[in-house]
Amino acid sequence: MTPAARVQAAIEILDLVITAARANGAPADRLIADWFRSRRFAGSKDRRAVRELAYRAIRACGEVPETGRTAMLRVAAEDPALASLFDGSRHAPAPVEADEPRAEGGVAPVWLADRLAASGVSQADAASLLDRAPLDIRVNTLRAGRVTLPEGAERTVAANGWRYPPETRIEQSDAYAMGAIEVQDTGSQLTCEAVAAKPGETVIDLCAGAGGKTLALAAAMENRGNLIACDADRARLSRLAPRAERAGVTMVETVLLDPGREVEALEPWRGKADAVLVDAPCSGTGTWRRNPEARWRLTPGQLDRYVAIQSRLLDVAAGLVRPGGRLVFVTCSLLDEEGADQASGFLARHPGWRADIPVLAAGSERGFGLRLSPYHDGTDGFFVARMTCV
Ligand SMILES: C[S@@+](CC[C@H](N)C(=O)[O-])C[C@H]1O[C@@H](n2cnc3c(N)ncnc32)[C@H](O)[C@@H]1O
Repeated sequence: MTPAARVQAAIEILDLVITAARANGAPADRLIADWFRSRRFAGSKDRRAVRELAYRAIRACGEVPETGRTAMLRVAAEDPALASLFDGSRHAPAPVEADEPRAEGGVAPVWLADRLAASGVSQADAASLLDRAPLDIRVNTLRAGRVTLPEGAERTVAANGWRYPPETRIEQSDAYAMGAIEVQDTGSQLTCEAVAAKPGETVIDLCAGAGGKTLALAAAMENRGNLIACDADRARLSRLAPRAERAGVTMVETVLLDPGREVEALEPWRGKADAVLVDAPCSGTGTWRRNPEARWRLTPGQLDRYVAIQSRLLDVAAGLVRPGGRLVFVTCSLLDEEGADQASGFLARHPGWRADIPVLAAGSERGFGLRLSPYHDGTDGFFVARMTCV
């Protein structure tokens, strides 16, 4: 493909991403993969370049752009070499008209940028949410010692964390194939450390998804004790078993939950857990480095629904913790609605609990918890609070 044809391809892909963002359709990564599946003429360099261009445009536009072309013109406005490729030649984008509209720049849609600012997120902090994320891994201590790590890693502040450059193909390494490493952001690893799960304990991962954090908890527990992984999404939870097998985790029991009826399903563990992790569904503002188009999808109404489910799940979790046990609340968001306000709301609703702010190797105190961010900590954005049942 010529450079100009790559730009036109990125514009076509952006049109699909924009439509999907408006209709809650497929994520950008999947749309890009599908687009290339039906265009076998594109080589690996073409794919990489087109993907890069599409993501540059997604990151550059705060509001949802009208079209892929307006989004690409926003990038071209700052890049004369790119602008010169709008020349109307074969497979190239049409020449730019004198008063042709360009998409708005900015970090996020205005309402969302305002909410971030109200949560004490500086402009630099917010902008770094759109940086390219490095590739972080966690050494799986259940399998460690069997293989050496691929070259190029640097230690992170997480107990078993290492960092590689973003383009590293870690999945092709022996260490990955043998389950000795897991891809997991440093911030995510630190939130698991906040649980302080120990061998022999009973720990519930209430929103386990496909088990990213469950596997870290199992390693901390040295595969001994009771680890119950729950989720309301059958497909996600079903991805946990093969991952656990690869990681040598044999201690996990899974429980599929029916939203609104979690308490009944978890009756056997009422008041029995040493620790409950609530890695709650959230807006994901802290993960825009990985899926920047997510900021085009979020609406105030969706955010309200996340906030409501978070506080409901916190109340469900409280009933599972034994006296003296701990409840760890995590969201991958920098918004106070999904962080500090949830922790203070929980403590106000449950007078028998006290905050026990975790001491981690990164993060800054925010209300009754800690906030991690790409700008300050080089991690995805997270909020983590730990509460103890007294
Ligand atoms: C942030 S994700 C969890 C990610 C996971 N812990 C990990 O580390 O990979 C939130 C999860 O909450 C789940 N969820 C939504 N509603 C739920 C409910 N009522 N009970 C339990 N899980 C729920 C979602 O299906 C989703 O998997």
